[in-house]
Amino acid sequence: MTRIRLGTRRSHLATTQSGLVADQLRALGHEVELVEIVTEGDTNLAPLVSMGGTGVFATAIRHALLTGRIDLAVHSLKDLPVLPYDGLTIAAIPAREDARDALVARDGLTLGELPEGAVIGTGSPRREAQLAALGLGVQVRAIRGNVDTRIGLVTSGEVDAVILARAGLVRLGRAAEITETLEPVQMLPAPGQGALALEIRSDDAELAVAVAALDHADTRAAVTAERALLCALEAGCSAPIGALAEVSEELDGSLEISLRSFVGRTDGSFDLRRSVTGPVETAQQLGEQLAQVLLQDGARDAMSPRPEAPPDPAPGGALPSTTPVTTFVPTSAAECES
Ligand SMILES: NCc1[nH]cc(CCC(=O)O)c1CC(=O)O
Repeated sequence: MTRIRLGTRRSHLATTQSGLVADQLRALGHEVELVEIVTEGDTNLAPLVSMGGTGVFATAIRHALLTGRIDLAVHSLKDLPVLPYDGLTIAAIPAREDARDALVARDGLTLGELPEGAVIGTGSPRREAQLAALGLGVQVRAIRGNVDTRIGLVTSGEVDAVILARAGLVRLGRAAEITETLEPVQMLPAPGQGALALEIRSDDAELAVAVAALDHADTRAAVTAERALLCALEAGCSAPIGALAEVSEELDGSLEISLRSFVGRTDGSFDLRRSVTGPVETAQQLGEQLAQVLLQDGARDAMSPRPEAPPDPAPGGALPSTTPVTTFVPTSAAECES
């Protein structure tokens, strides 16, 4: 039996996810105490991309881990920067919840039933770019806030629909409000979506053993491939990148992993889908390999902002000679939010 102080953000989703893990650890005979930690991402409602950091949800929790205020953190893996954090270890990745995105629309509508010009609320460039690629003629409105707030915008009629991670809705017991679960051929989820990461201090050997019981090998392999892709693209979590890896058993009993990906522009002017398949043991390499394919086929350009419209040349004047600097928010994968 280990005594565990589990740190959690105070949002409904975070406390629910932490509570689920706490219950699983208690069922294994451990004593778990929940400790609430306030993070910048919870108190600041500015768009995440503007919050200078990113990783905003994880940083305060990680600080509490390192200083010994808590022993364990439960993160949504898709919100966790891809680079390792000095002194901390992801000790377990439990079995993934449904990774797909879900539509919550007025009047029970599906994506294809929304009329042209319908307004869909999302703050995710990944969702916006894939909606644009589908060519439905819908509009995107930038929104933020917790699940309650977002669904509330549909209820109040401010938007026609919102797109959320199905996993979050399922964990919160709100799956009944989903009007359509989006198939990955239409909408690839964020790398790591639906998976949790259990993080501890690297020198906490006793807790490493205790939480290892919750690790799920197939999920770990899948998110390894997805995050290797994200890392190799050197994209921030605010980049319009979707990825989903799935493990399946071959006829000869061996495990295979298939990784699908999307990169596109939010204005719909460019979109790219590529996929790769290989043995589960090569998850990391498959992610890196697929990133190279994407980059070769134009992903670099898609991840940089469009050049601003050049000013009208003065009559008889020279064409503008400057090329705008191209950086899509964070190119350091260490500082990402998805
Ligand atoms: N970015 C916020 C966030 N982080 C994790 C989830 C959902 C749960 C999960 O993906 O495991 C959500 C909400 C959403 O995207 O709808």
